[in-house]
Parts: sequence; C-alpha cells; structure tokens
Amino acid sequence: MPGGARASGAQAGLRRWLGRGMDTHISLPIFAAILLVVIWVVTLRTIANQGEAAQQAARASSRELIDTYEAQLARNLGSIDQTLKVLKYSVELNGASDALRQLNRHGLLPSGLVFSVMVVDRDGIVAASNPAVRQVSVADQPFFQVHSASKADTPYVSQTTTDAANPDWHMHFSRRIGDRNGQFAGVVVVAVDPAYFTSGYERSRMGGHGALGLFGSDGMLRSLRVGDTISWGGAIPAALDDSGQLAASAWDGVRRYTSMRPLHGFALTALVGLSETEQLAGFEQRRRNYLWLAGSGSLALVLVVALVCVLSWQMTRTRRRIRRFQETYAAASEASVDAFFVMRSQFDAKGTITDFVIEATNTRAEKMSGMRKQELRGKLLCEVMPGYRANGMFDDLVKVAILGGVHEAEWQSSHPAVAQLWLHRQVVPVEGGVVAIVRDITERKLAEERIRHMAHHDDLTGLPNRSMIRDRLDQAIRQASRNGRCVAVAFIDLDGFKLVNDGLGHNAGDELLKLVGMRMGDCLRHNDMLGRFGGDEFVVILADQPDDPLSVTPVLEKIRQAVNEPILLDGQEVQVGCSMGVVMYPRDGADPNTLMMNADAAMYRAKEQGKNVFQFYAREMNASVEEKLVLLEGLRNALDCGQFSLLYQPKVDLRSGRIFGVEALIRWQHPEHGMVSPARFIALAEESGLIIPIGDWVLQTACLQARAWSDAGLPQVTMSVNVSPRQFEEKRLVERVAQALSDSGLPAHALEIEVTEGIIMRDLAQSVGKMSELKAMGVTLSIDDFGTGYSSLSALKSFPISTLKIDKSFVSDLADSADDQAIALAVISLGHRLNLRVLAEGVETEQQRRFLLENDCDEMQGYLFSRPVPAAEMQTMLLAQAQAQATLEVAA
Ligand SMILES: Nc1nc2c(ncn2[C@@H]2O[C@H](COP(=O)(O)O[C@H]3[C@@H](O)[C@H](n4cnc5c(=O)[nH]c(N)nc54)O[C@@H]3COP(=O)(O)O)[C@@H](O)[C@H]2O)c(=O)[nH]1
Repeated sequence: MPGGARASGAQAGLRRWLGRGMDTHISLPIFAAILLVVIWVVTLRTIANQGEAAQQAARASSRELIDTYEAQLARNLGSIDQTLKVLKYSVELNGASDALRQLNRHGLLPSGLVFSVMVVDRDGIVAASNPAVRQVSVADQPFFQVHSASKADTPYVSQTTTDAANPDWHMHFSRRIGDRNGQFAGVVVVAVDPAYFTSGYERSRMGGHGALGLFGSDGMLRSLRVGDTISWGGAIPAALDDSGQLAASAWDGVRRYTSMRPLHGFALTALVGLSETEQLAGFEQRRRNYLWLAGSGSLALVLVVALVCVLSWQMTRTRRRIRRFQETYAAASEASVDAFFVMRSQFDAKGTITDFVIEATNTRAEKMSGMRKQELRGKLLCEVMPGYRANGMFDDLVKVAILGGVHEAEWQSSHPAVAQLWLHRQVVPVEGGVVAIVRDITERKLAEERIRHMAHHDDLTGLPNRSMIRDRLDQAIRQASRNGRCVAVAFIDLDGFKLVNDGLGHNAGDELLKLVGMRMGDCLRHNDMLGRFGGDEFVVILADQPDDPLSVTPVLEKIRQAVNEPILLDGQEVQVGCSMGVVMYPRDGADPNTLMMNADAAMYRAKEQGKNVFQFYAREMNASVEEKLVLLEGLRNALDCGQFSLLYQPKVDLRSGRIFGVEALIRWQHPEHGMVSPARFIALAEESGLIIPIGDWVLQTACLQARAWSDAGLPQVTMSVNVSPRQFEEKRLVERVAQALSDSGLPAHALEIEVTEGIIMRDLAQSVGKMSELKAMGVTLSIDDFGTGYSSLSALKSFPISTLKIDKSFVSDLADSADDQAIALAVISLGHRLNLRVLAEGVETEQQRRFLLENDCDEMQGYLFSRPVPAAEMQTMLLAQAQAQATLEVAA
C-alpha cells in the first residue's frame, strides 16, 4: 500500500475511533467513572478531614476539661489544705480537744457532710473529730505513720480507704502537728469522700463513658467517675500528658482522649478521659451519611449511566444501521444508472400541493439536470423543469404524493441538458413527498425502433418488407375504396440477378439489389411505395390511381429503364433487367392476397414473354401458377413411383471422333403430362429441396450404369453427372459421391462431376475445398456452361478441374457470330493455358464441328453426333464403337 494511502487510512481509522469515543455509551461510562472517582475522593477526603477535625475537637475538649477539672481540684484541694492548716494551727495553739470546738464555734470547720475532720494525738488515738467518732487508734494508718516518721510539713494524701473511725470510703488528707519543740504531736486529718473530687462531672460534656479521675503519684486511683459510676483503687499504668491523647483506659479498655495534669501542692494528678466512641459519634454518623450518600449516589449514577448507555448503544446501533442503510443507499444510488430525486411536497395555505422541493439527488441526476447537486438541493421542481406542469408530470407527482401507489411513464425530454432523450420515470411516495427515479431509455427506445424497423423493413435495402408491403397495400386499398380510386401493384423480379449473384458472389448480388432498389425508388412519387418482397423480387404500390391501367405505364417504363442501366460491381459492368406483373385494385382483386398472387402470375407471364417487360394481369394467367403447383405435387411422388429415368449423351473426342464419355441427363415421365423436361422441373426441385434425393438417385443410377457397361465388357467411359447448386452446397455431397462409387463399384476416375461457374463462385473457398476432396478421391470435375458466369480468371487457376465446357449458347451461332467465335477461341486458349481440356456443348452442325476442330478444341457434345439416348441405345453405340475399334486394330 502506498505511504499516502496508509496515512489517510490511519487518519480515517483515528477519526472513526474518535467518532466512536463521542458515542454516549462509550463517553458516558468514562465520564461516570471519573465522576465516581471524584465523588469518592471528595467523600473520603471529607470524611478524613472531618474525622481529623472530630478527633482534634475531642482532644481539645479533653484539654479544656482537664483545665477546668484542674481548677476545680485546685480549689477543692486548696480548701482541704486550708482546713488542715487552720486545724493544725488551732490544735497547736489550743490543743486537740478545744481546737475543733473553737473552730466550729467560729464556723471555720467545713460541713461534716462534705469533710470529716479528725485530730489524732501522737499515739495515734483520735483526739477529736467532726463529726464525733469514738476514740479509736489510727496508728496503723499510713498517714499517721508517714507524719510520725517525717518532720516534713507537707500534706499527705492517702489511698481511698475505710477504717475504724470512718466506715465509708474516703481519702485522708493530713498534716503533721508539731509541739513547741517541733516534735511530732499528732496529725490533723480531713477525710473526704472520693466522689467529692468527681462531682464536677458534666454528663452533657463527658457523655456516658467519659472519665474524670484523680490518682496519686503512686499511680493508684483515688477517685474515678465514668458516667454515673464512681470507683477507686487500681493502677494507672501509662503516664500521659495533658494533650488529650487517644489511649485505651486501663480500667475498662475503652479508648479515650485522655489528659492528665499533676496538681500543685499534692502528689495527685487529675485525669480526664473522653470516650472516643462518644466523641466521634457525630462524626461517625456523618461519615455513615457521607458514605451512604456517596454509595447511593454512585449506585444511582451507575444505574443511570447503565440505562443511558443501553439506550445510547441501542440508538447508536439504530443510527449506525440507518447510516449504513443511508450509505448503502447513497452508494447504490451513486452507482446507479438511474437519477434519483427525493422531493418534499410544498403546500399552500389551503393544504394544496403547489410544487415539490428537491431535497436530495445523486450524481446521475446532476447529468440529467445539468445542475450540480448543491444547486439542485432546495430548488423547486418547476425551476428545474419549467415544462413539467404543461406535460402532466406535476399532476402525476401530486397523485402519487396524495394517493400513494407507484406511477411510471416514459417521455421524451425537452430539458436542455437531456434534450431529445427518452426518459422513464418511476415515482413512489415517501413521507412528506415523493421519490422520482429517472432512467435514460433512449438506447432501448432506439433499439425498439430498430427492431420495429427491422420487423417491417428489409435489412439489406432498408425498403419495407413483405409484412409492411401487405400493411401498406391494405391501407392503400381502404383509402382507394373510400375515395373511389384504384391502386396499382407491380410485382417485379430481376432478370439476370441469379447470374450476377452466382457469378460475382453474394456481396456483389447484395450491392446490386441495393442499387436497383434505390433506382426504382427514385422513379416513384412521395405517396407511392417500393418494397422488397424477398430475393430479387420487389413490389411497387402506386396508390390513388384512376381506373386506367395505362395511367401507370409511364412509371413502370421508367422503372424498367432505370433497372436496365448498366451497373459497375467489383470493377465489372453488369446489366440486369426486370420482369413486372401488374394488377389494379379493384379490377384484379379486392384484397392484398389476391392482388399479390395475381401480380405474381402476371410477372411469370412477363418472364415467359422474354423477360424485361411488364405484363398486366389477365384472368387466364393463374392457370400457369396452378400448373406449377400441380407439377411440384407430382415431383414429390416421382421418385417413389419410378417416374425418373436417365438418358446418356455421348461426349466425343473431336480429333478421333471416339466416344470417351457420356453425360447423364434426367427425364421425368409424368403420368398425365408425359415427358417433362428437366429445364422445367430441376429449378422446381431445387426450389423445393427435392433436388437432394433426386440428385442422389441420378448419381447412384449413373454410377451403376457405368459399372454395368464395364461389366458388359465395354471399354470404360467417363460418366458425367450434373450437380445443381443446392446439391453442391449440401454438406454430405462428397460422402454421397463416395457412397455411389462404393455401392456401384465404379472406379472414381470413371466419374465426372459437372458444376457451373455460378455454383463455385457462391462460396469460392468452400467450393474449392469440396472439389479438392472429390479430386483427391479420384473423381474428375468439369465446369459446365463456361462463359455465362463471372469466374475470375485468377480463381479459375485454383479450381481442381480437368475440363471446361463451352456453353452451347456460344456454339449455336459459331458459324455467323464473330463474337461467339472470339469467345470460343478465348475459352479454348484459356483452357489450354491452364492445362485443361475444352469441350464444346450443343454442336449441331458440321460447320461448328469443323471450326472447333480447326481451332484446337478437344471434345464435343451435341445433336450432331447424338441426342441424349436411353442406356440400351448408348450401350449399342459403345459396343459398335468397340467393335469398330477392334476391326481397325485387326486391320492394322
Ligand atoms: N442437376 C441436374 N441437371 C440436369 C440433369 N439432367 C439434365 N439437367 C439439366 O437440365 C437442363 C436441361 O437438360 P436437357 O433438357 O437434358 O438438355 C440437355 C441436352 O439435351 C441439351 N443438348 C445437348 N446437345 C444439344 C444440342 O446440340 N442442341 C441443343 N439445343 N441442345 C442440346 O443440352 C442439355 C445439356 O446441357 P448441359 O447440362 O449444360 O451440358 C440442363 O441444364 C441440364 O444440365 C440432372 O440429372 N441433374
């Protein structure tokens, strides 16, 4: 494939591919996939952001709460420590027993509902308490042991515990009491309910699983509130900062945003934990919402896209199918020899079709309209074909557009682009208009015209033929009958045509017929008619004549003279005549058949009268025609009925006078008409085809006879048999000759076939071929009637013949006619130059014989020596000759 073609192919492929990409069912899923990615990226990103924000908020909340909780604890612990300090001061100042009373009196003791206070002496015995308790020993309590063992003046915070002095769970906050010397004097203790430290738990902020707690530097929980549950004890393993980190709480494993903050002045740390689940519940809800929205949106998108894709795919398929149909239709219509006009009806306000607008056409339509497709499109039909209303086409189109159906018509175009062309239109309805398919049928019309012409005219001369002659005669008769006039009909047969045709060949014969036809035609008036009836027969119809046969004689004479004019054919001047039989309507017949039959009979009479004349019809003429028919009928049975016989005419050597051969001549013994001459029936047999079986019979009989003479001990003579044109042209002639020879046992060299020049010249190549075949068999050939035909001398050289027979017409006047003498001499000389023997026919007189002998003619045949005689007589002659010969030889 060339590079350019490949590139344009690739471009077309790319265009097709891009075009496909534009299809909704392909582009939409791509777009939808992108949209889905965007939706999910945005959704997940939003979720991630919101999750992060929610976590940060939770962490911030946790930090905020630890701040608040620290402040609260600072206040609570400050108040407790203050109480401890006041109590310590008071005990150190007033003694253990009065200290509480004094403080209580001054309202400096906290409510016993919140705190219980206790003063423990140096022995660990509760010296005073509020509310009052039994004097029990708390020496085993850690706070006592810590303070009694250390001089540090720092507050001590115990585990959450119960003891004998206070069975409720509580925490001990304690300080050391010193005496004036600083020695250990006891301990002041504030016991606090652990719930006190988590009372700031706000459910609204901390949820049901938020944690608020306090634990010591020993890692042990002093108080922990989770929802409504308060607990203590247990260790806090991880030490976290106050940033609200997410960690699993040690006491219940729940993940919380946890913040821890050590408290100033006490070995305590505050703890705030916000449940991750609760803190992120809002976000989780939103996350689910987002996911649901994105999921359901995606699903809806996928479903919608799938639905649209299916519809689009179906529409694309439909569109493609339509496009393919349109392309196929366009390609087909482009390739079509027909022009297509797709037209839309145009209506007026009343809904009547006023015209048609051309919407689409093909290339052929361009040629037919002389306008380009672009110009045609949108044009009103009346603009393209101004005459289409006048010629009825508009009405036809309207009828189809309104009523449907198919309209077809043929018309001869007057449009300038296709003027004179014959067109065929087929109009079919379509939605909103019509489609007209227009075809150029000029060729068909011309062919039809040609066929019509051929059916009524003679191919060779172009003249009306037999059927048209009859039609025209019929017309002329009807017209004459109406007008009270006459019609003259001349049946014309050329004289001498056969000679030209046989001698110069068919082409020359055809040329002659054409020339003669033209000459005759030139003699006629406009309303007369000349036709060729067949062969060399012509018919002239002279219409509208008066009832006087003499009125037509001038034109008939003119025709005769025109035909008689010499004609130059193939460089040879020939001359033909014509015999005319003339009839007049109505006197010689009332119908074409009768008139033609009578004209034919008159023509035959003209022939009999010596040819080249015209003969008006007379009733008695029909007798000869009837006679011919009777003769033909008899000829059909003659062979079967054994009515044929052969006569034999001797052929004599001019110099020795010896019979060297005989010519077989047929005779017909008719049961009613007596002996019928071959001159009368051979042509009839030839015409009817009966010559083939008759000729076969002659060949067989002659060969048998020759063989019989030979068998009878007579010297061998050559048997000459005439072969007619039809016989010679018959395919199996050579076979038939061979058959006759083999049937009779006659040697081939004893048989001679006589053919005329005319026969050979009909088809020279085939004739020479056939003659060569016969010669190859050993059969000799002679040319009969030499001099009457038109053998070309160069052709004569190629004939495989042995003898030329000078026609008897040149012999009969040999004594008186210098012309005939010249011809005879020329033939003799020619024959000799071609190494042929020359035989003169029809020698009747001694003068003729002498002339021929003196001029070196070789052989003769004629009444002078013998008429044709029956076989027995011929046998006697041959026997006599043989005996005379024998006598001579004995004498010698
Ligand atoms: N195809 C066939 N044609 C045949 C056959 N037999 C005869 N013919 C042809 O018929 C034509 C008339 O023949 P016919 O009447 O027999 O006349 C022949 C002779 O009788 C006649 N002739 C012979 N000598 C003379 C004479 O001195 N004067 C004179 N006026 N006539 C004479 O000539 C005829 C022979 O002519 P040709 O054949 O040219 O030698 C005739 O054309 C025959 O050929 C047949 O069997 N088949």
